[in-house]
Amino acid sequence: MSALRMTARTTWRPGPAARGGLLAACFAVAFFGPELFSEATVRTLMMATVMGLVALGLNLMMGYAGQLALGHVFFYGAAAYVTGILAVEGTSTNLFALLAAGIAVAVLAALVTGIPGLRLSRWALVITSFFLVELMPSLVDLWPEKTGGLAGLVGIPRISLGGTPLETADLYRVAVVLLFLWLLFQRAFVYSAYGRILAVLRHDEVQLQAVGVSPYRLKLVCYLLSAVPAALAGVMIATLDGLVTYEAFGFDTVILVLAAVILGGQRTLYGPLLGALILVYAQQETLSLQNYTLLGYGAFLVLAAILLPRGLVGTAIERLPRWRTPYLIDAGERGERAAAALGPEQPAALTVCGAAKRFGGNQALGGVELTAEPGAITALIGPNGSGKTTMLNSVSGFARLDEGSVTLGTTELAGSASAKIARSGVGRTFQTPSVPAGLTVREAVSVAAFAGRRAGLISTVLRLPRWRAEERAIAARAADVLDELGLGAVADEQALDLPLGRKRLLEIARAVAMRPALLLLDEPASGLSPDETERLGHLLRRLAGEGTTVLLVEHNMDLVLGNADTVFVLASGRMIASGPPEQVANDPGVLSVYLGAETTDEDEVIA
Ligand SMILES: Nc1ncnc2c1ncn2[C@@H]1O[C@H](COP(=O)(O)OP(=O)(O)OP(=O)(O)O)[C@@H](O)[C@H]1O
Repeated sequence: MSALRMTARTTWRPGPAARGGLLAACFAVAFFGPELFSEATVRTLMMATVMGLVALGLNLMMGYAGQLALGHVFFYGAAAYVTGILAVEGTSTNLFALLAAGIAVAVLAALVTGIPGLRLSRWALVITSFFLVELMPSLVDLWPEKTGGLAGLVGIPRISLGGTPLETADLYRVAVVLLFLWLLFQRAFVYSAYGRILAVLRHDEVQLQAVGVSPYRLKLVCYLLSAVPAALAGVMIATLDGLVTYEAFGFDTVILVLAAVILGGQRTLYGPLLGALILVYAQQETLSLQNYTLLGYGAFLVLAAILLPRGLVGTAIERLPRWRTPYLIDAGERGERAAAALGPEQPAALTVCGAAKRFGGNQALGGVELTAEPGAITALIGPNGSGKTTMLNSVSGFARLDEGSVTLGTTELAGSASAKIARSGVGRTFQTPSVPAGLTVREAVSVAAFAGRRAGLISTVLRLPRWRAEERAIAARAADVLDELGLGAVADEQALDLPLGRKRLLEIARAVAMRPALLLLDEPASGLSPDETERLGHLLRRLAGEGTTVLLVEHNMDLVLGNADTVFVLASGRMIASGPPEQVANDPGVLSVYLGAETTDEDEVIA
């Protein structure tokens, strides 16, 4: 009996019902706040709700997308001013109309600042968003007849619902409902294919492009979405006291929101809310020390960052890993699920003509010709520095050719962006494997399917059947590739914890899970055990059998000579030989240039 209880205790993991129940309980307590708490407490809760919404927006951008942006307080202010102006001028006090107007203005401001800010550099967004906050008083002062100028906009009537102006308690309840609706949206968003791909964005933009996703577009989508909760907060705050002043949207608020995210825990769903609650409560309790507010928030920010780098909620989740929400639907046991197809939907040949690439005075590629056929493994070998990686980079768009063309089937690839090339059916691995933090092996492989998914944002957050079917298909494909490479047993371990050789296998699995028409592998066997190398050879043969065009750059001659159908040999950027493995292995030019200058004994060289 006690053994049974022990098992139950050690394996219990909170399912969706337990998580949902906890969230519903928190919602109920917050919603019935006016019945449960004093008026002053409800006001504190209202302010925490509003600041929590802004902090949730900041966390989506800073925590989940990994981009520091300070503009959310401006979006919050812009929505508040628009709400105030529309209400004062009598255009509308209707809740839904004001929410629509507030969101539209905030998203427009995010679009106008996000496009240049995200296009330029990492710091450009910080600067443009910082500039926005700085701009607020000047903007307000430009139209004093509408905004009330620096004195503030006063006499704003209450928001109405069904024609009835909302009492303070009801306004608070509406804010709580909006907060929970946003939380449900954000939870569905971050625990989905979007969350997995954001982990890659935070980690390495090159990897993101390699799976066909444009970092710029992904960041812009996040920035626009992150403006929405800030706008909800702005609409709610505008009519609470019937007053809007630019001072409420200055640097004190920026620091408060930033501190709330850091203290509560970046990249946690509920952390920013907890941080906002603590800081707003502390602020209300120390009103007499108002002059020191900024100093206080700053101190909180520094202390939290040093003592609790993962924040309160982040630290708690670290200690209770079973509460970590999984990203992926289970694919089922191997015996139960149908074998996933790994080959491409449309096989295509690779043709490289006259490829030339120069780095300063160094001619890395000098007019190279190469073809790789579907259903075959083509190897590209050559001594160090002969131009093999440059060739793979040129095909996959990570390097731009000076001259020449690269076609896959009938599609010209040269000159296109790497993410677009990946979407055209080119999967690749890199010499140095790089795996994102925070994802399991299975999840890290499944990011391969992001660019090709058909379920959009709405299907994803509403968990519609189309999304469910796609997630199952992704999970099945990931599981199949992992089994092929002998990683099935570690599928649920953290990808970052794998040893180097297995990280390389993971990267191969991810590229294969894209079902690319052309698979480019850059020294995939380096660091693998003989057993793992054999499995890799087996997988490559299976892929070729299913119609994939495999281009393999490799120094491991067992893998090359044992599996390749055709071998191309590069030396100093020029193709010096090509043909079946046994012909290339006996080519005297290859033996002297590549395989070992003075010896011509083939057996010795191959050994
Ligand atoms: N980004 C770059 N900037 C300058 N030179 C480069 C760059 N990338 C490659 N090169 C040079 O181009 C030549 C070809 O390099 P490349 O990495 O393609 O060779 P490789 O055959 O892949 O070598 P290895 O087997 O060591 O990986 C080398 O002389 C290298 O120094």
